[in-house]
Amino acid sequence: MSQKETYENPDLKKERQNCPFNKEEITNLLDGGKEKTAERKQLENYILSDEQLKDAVPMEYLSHADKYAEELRKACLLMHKLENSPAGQVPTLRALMGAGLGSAVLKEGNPLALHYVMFIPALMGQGTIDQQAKWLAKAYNLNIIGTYAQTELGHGTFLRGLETTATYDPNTQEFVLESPSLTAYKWWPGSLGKTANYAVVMAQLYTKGKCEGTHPFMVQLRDEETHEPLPGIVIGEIGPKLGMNTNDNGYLGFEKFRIPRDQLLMKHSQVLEDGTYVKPTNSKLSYATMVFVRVVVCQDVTTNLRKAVTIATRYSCVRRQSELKPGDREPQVMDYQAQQNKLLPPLAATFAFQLASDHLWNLYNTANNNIEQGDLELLPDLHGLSCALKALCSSEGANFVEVCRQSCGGHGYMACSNFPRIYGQVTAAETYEGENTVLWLQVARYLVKTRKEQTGGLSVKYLIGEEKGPKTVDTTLEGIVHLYRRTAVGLVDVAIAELEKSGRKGEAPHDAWNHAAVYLIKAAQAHARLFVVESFVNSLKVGNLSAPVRTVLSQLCELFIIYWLLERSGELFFVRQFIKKRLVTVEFQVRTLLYVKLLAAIRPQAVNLVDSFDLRDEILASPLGCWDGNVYQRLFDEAAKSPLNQSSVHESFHKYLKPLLKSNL
Ligand SMILES: CCCCCCCCCC/C=C\CCCC(=O)SCCNC(=O)CCNC(=O)[C@H](O)C(C)(C)COP(=O)(O)OP(=O)(O)OC[C@H]1O[C@@H](n2cnc3c(N)ncnc32)[C@H](O)[C@@H]1OP(=O)(O)O
Ligand SMILES: Cc1cc2nc3c(=O)[nH]c(=O)nc-3n(C[C@H](O)[C@H](O)[C@H](O)COP(=O)(O)OP(=O)(O)OC[C@H]3O[C@@H](n4cnc5c(N)ncnc54)[C@H](O)[C@@H]3O)c2cc1C
Repeated sequence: MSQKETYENPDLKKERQNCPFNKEEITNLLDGGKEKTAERKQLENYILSDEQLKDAVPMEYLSHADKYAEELRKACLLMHKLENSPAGQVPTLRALMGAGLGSAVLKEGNPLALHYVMFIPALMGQGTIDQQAKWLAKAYNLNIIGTYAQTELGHGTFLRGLETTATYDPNTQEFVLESPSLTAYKWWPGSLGKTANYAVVMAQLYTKGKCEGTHPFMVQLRDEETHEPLPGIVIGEIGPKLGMNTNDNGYLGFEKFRIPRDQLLMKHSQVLEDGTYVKPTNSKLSYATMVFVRVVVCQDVTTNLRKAVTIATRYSCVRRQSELKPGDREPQVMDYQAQQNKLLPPLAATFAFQLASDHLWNLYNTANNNIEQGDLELLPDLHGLSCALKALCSSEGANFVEVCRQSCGGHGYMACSNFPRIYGQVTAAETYEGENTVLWLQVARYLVKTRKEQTGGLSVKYLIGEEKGPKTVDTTLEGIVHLYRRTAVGLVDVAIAELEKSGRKGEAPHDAWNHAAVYLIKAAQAHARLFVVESFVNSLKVGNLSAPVRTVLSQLCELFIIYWLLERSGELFFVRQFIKKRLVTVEFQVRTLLYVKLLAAIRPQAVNLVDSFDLRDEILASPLGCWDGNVYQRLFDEAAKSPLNQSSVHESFHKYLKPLLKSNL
């Protein structure tokens, strides 16, 4: 392990004895190879050994402004360290922006995250070669710091409804940016409040008196020297949020603010000097930055879930409570089947989500390369799958993190448990980069279209042609995946039938769509789940795994796909043929039995499995989840840091409580 402590909780020690598989093999698998593991460890040592990056006091005790200042100090220090990073700049940046190593230093969000996660990708994806030459080096060298300003006070989802205008003036060859109302103010962009001095701004482009839709513009917001907002720019921070409080989300208004013509990012569409508009090959290419973030968010949410599961699993093996067998010692709470039922599905989910996210990442890279060559064929599949997995991983991830918190009882409710912060991050991902319900409906649109037109990308091939596979109960893993597939197809057909029913009643297509939303969302979710379980099953067929690792991963895979089936059993009832053939009843009886057996089979390996995530204590940042299991001492040490414990009697006693007590005499 990366940390060897002198103390090790005896229960955890026992859990770690006789591990039947090589933990390092799983670590390497998750890192993407032995070399990558070595590189990650070296990077962690480099960053986490720096005393200046450690918190003097827990963040919870700082004011909103002090929290921001402190995190900005550390974020800047991290950027200085980039230059000499043993892992190279790009891998280091990736590690520092996300929920892994970065979160060990910047616990409530990185004030520079948007610069790297959206501003630079937007320049790369939307800027011409010349524009990239002008801005990219400056951005990489941190001569300028940017964000991505799209959402407004009045509109986040419906991008066609954005109100900010950029009107071309051919006389001066400039665009005039304007916020025509309060609801037109940009509202939410991360790093916008105090950190960024530039932004890629999405605005409605007007030229020759015509609106050409939303387009990306490169806009300077603040003076590069003084950091004061430029004349015509109104800017500020939006205030405290449920989580991510040091991402300094901000607002931004434009008062007839002029920028040169060549600050329209013109890779896909152009405005010529005389104001002539040149259309893109596909109007959705300006949405590409969002697609990139949806892809990386799947990976990020999975890392956060791994943290939550590690904390809850280790704690559950240290915590002893109640009585299992009368007269016996209190058991580890992990020995209750009810606790295994809480924690083993999220443990399995971390593998399922990672494998699906890896698939999505590969698709993104292929599609992106093709798009660079002018081939847009993979774009619909990429859009459909990135929406599906972003929505699935974030919504299931947030639910699982909450279950992990609950599984730690009262101590899970402490801020120092780190659950509030982890939950704050994961639930944010349910909303940002496309609100999940809205994304489910985008997925449904793609599924309905594919099923009706009998053409679509790889992820939806199962919707094309006749259904293949067994029609009766088949207890193999393949059999159950087929059940998922039949459910997914069945739910799309149910949704289409619903749309057609409304059509026959004379409803307009948009009304029919609205009235079928419940079915459409169910179909989209079943599709996403099918993709995840197929990825899990298929990944185990290939790959160079040792027999013990394959065994434990197969158990997790089977547990997970049965768990989802039982959880979502209601959806099977929508598919009429399942009920007709009594498939549902038989399936449930067989599966429940197997699920319970799998809980017992995986239970002894739970700690070994989370150990193989190889998450350092600094990354877990929780007294409940530390490697040594010294939970109670660490909780006491955390309590000692409370400002209320710095004196035996707080001054407020004399000010308020004492007079009150006297008045009662
Ligand atoms: C490096 C590792 C680090 C990881 C760190 C991660 C952590 C990062 C921390 C950062 C924190 C926060 C960042 C958050 C940033 C933001 O939130 S930015 C703002 C994001 N906003 C949104 O996502 C808005 C959501 N809305 C939309 O996307 C669209 O408006 C919507 C798709 C809902 C609708 O758009 P319309 O224009 O109205 O389109 P439709 O009419 O519905 O569809 C028309 C056709 O277009 C296709 N389409 C739609 N979108 C895309 C797309 N992106 N790509 C390709 N195609 C698209 C759609 O399928 C329709 O096709 P059809 O006509 O059916 O063929
Ligand atoms: C932490 C955080 C960081 C963010 N960072 C950025 C950033 O850096 N840059 C940026 O530009 N933006 C950012 N955002 C904004 C974010 O992208 C939007 O909040 C998000 O896209 C949702 O849009 P909305 O707020 O308008 O929600 P709304 O669309 O108003 O959603 C409200 C409700 O209406 C429902 N709804 C809306 N439309 C439909 C529909 N067509 N069909 C059915 N139901 C519908 C939704 O499902 C939801 O239940 C951030 C948000 C958060 C929370």
